[in-house]
Amino acid sequence: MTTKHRRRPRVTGENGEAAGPSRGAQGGKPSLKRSRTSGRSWRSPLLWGIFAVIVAVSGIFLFWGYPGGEVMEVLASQQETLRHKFYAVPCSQDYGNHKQFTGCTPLKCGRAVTDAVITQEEARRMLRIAEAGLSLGGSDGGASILDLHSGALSMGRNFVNMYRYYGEQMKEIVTEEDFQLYRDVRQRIQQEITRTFDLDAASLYLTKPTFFSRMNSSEAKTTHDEYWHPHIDKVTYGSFDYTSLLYLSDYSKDFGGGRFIFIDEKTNSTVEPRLGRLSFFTSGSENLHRVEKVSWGTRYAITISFTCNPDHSIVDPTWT
Ligand SMILES: O=C(O)CCC(=O)C(=O)O
Ligand SMILES: [Fe+2]
Repeated sequence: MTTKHRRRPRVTGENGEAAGPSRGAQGGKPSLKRSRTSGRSWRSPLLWGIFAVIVAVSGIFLFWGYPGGEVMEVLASQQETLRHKFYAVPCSQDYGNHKQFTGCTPLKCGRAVTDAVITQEEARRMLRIAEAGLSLGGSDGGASILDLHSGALSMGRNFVNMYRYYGEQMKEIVTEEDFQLYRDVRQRIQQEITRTFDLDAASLYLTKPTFFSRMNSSEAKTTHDEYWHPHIDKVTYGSFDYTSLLYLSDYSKDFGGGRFIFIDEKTNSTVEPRLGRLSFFTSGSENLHRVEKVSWGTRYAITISFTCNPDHSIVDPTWT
């Protein structure tokens, strides 16, 4: 609490003038009448009750944050290094509307965040791939993607196939070692998901799209730039059962805004991006989420997702 709150309340008179010992109309002796009244209100239990409620509510908002009118809990702060944080949520009915795969279709749902699966050095190398690839194109608006599998690269208001557009030149931008790194990272993420959700390792497959993303505060030019809408990955991408996000830059150092937000009934919870931070979750409506608008700087991440349906599986990208 600041000293401001401790200051004696200023009681004002009917016309808004500060109340204090008032003087008679003729400038005679000061009358104590008004000051006695203010003394009584100062000691009033009702006023103290209201004051206590205001202080308590401000405390709650200070603790949870109060951006944009939402009550926020921090699931993973940028400053902390997390080994493995898991937050269970009841599974939605969504999985029942799809074909079931034993050993894979989520029976246990939730969200996990860990800084211990991908090293900072690996994340830095992944960031270099993203920066180099995206430097060849980029959206006119605030969100650009680069998909190593399909070759999709944001370009102005559209996408191009960078492998076709740049041909052999691409081999200087994305090397075989980069693809090797991507495979290692993807494998380790997949193992972590398998372990966390008790899955049969052979029944979980990589699926599309997987993409690097670059977000900034530029004004959106097309709907592809509007990355901030609440959504359910299983609905948006169809094949996803488990979504993973690997962050390649740091919240509040490299960019402002841009926090990942799980939207729940009563409170929302945020994951603050951090270089090398892995966040993964079941992709159904139990994990409705959005990304805050980036207010300054540039935010990089990669989305790598998995499916239980072998018909939707894809293989790792490679030059060979
Ligand atoms: O970049 C993020 O934090 C999340 C992006 C996202 O929600 C998505 O790609 O579906
Ligand atoms: Fe998403």
